[in-house]
Amino acid sequence: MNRVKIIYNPDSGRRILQKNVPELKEILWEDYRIKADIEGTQGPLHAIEIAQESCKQGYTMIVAAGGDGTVNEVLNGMMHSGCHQNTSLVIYPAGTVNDLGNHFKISKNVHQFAHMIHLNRQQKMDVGFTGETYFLNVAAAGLLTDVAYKVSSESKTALGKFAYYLEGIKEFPKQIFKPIKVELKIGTKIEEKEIFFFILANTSHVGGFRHIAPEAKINDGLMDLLIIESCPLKDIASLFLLMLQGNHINHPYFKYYQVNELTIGGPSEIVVDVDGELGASLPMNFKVIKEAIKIIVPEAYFKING
Ligand SMILES: Nc1ncnc2c1ncn2[C@@H]1O[C@H](COP(=O)(O)OP(=O)(O)OP(=O)(O)O)[C@@H](O)[C@H]1O
Repeated sequence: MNRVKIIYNPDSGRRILQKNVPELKEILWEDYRIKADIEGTQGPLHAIEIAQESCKQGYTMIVAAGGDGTVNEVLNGMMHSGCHQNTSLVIYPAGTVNDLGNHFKISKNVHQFAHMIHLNRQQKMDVGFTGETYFLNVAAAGLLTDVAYKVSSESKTALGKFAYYLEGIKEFPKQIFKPIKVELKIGTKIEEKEIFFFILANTSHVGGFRHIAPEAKINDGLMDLLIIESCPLKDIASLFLLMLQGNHINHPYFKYYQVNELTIGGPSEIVVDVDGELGASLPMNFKVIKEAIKIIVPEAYFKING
């Protein structure tokens, strides 16, 4: 018998969770006789604590309801407490940019979501690890991630994803003249490069773009590293467009690698975004832990990939 814990961020996205979460609990019980307990977060990092506690209490599924930041905190609570072997992670996408929810095509409709929990289709997924932090989808730094943080939380809520792009276009002229000098260590190979950004991705969906890492597979033990090298200002807009369409990886200014471990050295003022939240600064080392967590996925995704 599954016991479900729903951890939700009442502040995330358009605040729909305050209505949806109690409804979800009721549907789970009324339609499937699945008992769920609810706990809202009180601030940053609280979801880590709740997830750790929920692991100790023996819940078989933990629902992370919020944006990718909340999913990351729940993941960290589960990984640090070691319960990821027995407990599945369920993502209820309710943030501004729900890359993971979009990747798995998880429904926000509470009835469909409850049905997904009931079906209990489990998909193993690789987990990234850097310093003391685990991540599920992405670690990135440079132009694109700067863009995300310049969007105030208010405009994120009002404009959703489009605020990211709008802000991005405004930022291009200033940012463009600041390539970052990095040293990449992949296996035994060391390369020095001047880059505008790097993205280390577990799925193809990053920052609202659907095809950033088109070759990424969630359970191959690898993450896909995309780099845009320093290039002339006039080329940036067309590169951005190629990336939106997913036609970028063979372009000469892009470099694309698949790695199971990566070290990036560079200026210490470069802060790396991990699953959409600010993480540590360079230098950083990343490792991939193959199939470290079980995600509950929709039937349609499971049929194709499971
Ligand atoms: N009760 C709370 N009040 C304010 N902030 C919170 C609360 N609970 C969690 N947070 C923090 O809010 C941040 C963003 O959360 P989350 O990712 O869920 O939503 P979002 O920003 O709307 O979505 P996205 O990350 O997709 O843009 C996280 O860093 C999280 O720690």
